[in-house]
Amino acid sequence: MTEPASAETASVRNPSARLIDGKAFAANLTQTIAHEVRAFHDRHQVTPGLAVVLVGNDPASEVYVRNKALQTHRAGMRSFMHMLPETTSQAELLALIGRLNHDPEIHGILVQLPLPAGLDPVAITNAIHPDKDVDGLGEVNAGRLALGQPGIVPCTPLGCLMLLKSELGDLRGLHAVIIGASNLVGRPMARLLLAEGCTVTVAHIDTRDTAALARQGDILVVATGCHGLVRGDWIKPGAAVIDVGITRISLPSGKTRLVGDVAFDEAVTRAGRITPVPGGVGPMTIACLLNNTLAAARRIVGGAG
Ligand SMILES: Nc1nc2c(c(=O)[nH]1)N[C@@H](CN(C=O)c1ccc(C(=O)N[C@@H](CCC(=O)O)C(=O)O)cc1)CN2
Repeated sequence: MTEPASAETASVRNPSARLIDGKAFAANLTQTIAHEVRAFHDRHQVTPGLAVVLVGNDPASEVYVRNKALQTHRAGMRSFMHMLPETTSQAELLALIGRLNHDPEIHGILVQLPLPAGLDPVAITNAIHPDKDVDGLGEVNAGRLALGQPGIVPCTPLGCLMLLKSELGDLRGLHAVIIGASNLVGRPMARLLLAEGCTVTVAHIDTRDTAALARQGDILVVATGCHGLVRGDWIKPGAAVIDVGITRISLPSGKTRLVGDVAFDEAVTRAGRITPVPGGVGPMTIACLLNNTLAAARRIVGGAG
């Protein structure tokens, strides 16, 4: 008699994982935020304002900040763009942040990363007032997250968590493996998943046998910036895979393509669910920025609505 297939062997045979549609999720979230922005304005006669600061001419950053401004307008909020030359000094940037901190029309401030060499990202993110730090990267908000206290949560890990909860529901007891320990994604992601009751393993540049650790993850979050790093056989059959990496590669045809940190064609035959690149985590980053800006405006204006 043939043994019934276990959940594991069944999912190994599963030819294709379910795609996690971050683009659609983000569009819905943005629509909800737009509705709440109108209600907030009706109640307080205040429109939430977001200031985005870009220093230099990094082409990818230019695309991201343009999209941030576009989505901010779509959500009914005010967008204030500050495009500064590569030669901007630390003192000039700190002076701008000081003015934005005191500007009552601005409820959220972010400085696009990476910054040009010579500017200290830690000093600069810490100069943003914690109530307006909608990226959640300053030491006050990072400390609150580390201590499990309420605060502003970084946009990309917040977006990943929203996707995971909508796909899997209760995360309690699941083993989450995070590859990458950056302050932007890996570390805050670990703290968020710990708060959800996951057992969390963080692999980083010095980790030995990252593949063996990855294979233990019911949830695998990959944020390394190293495209194609995670191969199909790194993935536990049936796992939920969240690919945060976005790299533009050149093809032999001369065209370019965006790819993630996970070898998608291999992973899709092993994972239970997976985010695509593009259209997965990226759009969630911007939707969560709008979410954080509205939340900041609510706190600053002092009302609940
Ligand atoms: N201050 C910050 N700097 C950076 C952050 C951040 O959260 N705060 N994250 C990344 C870049 N980023 C937002 O700033 C970002 C990256 C990607 C996307 C996105 O929507 N990607 C699309 C593809 C877009 C394209 O065509 O290039 C997708 O994945 O579908 C949005 C925001 C580093 N810096």
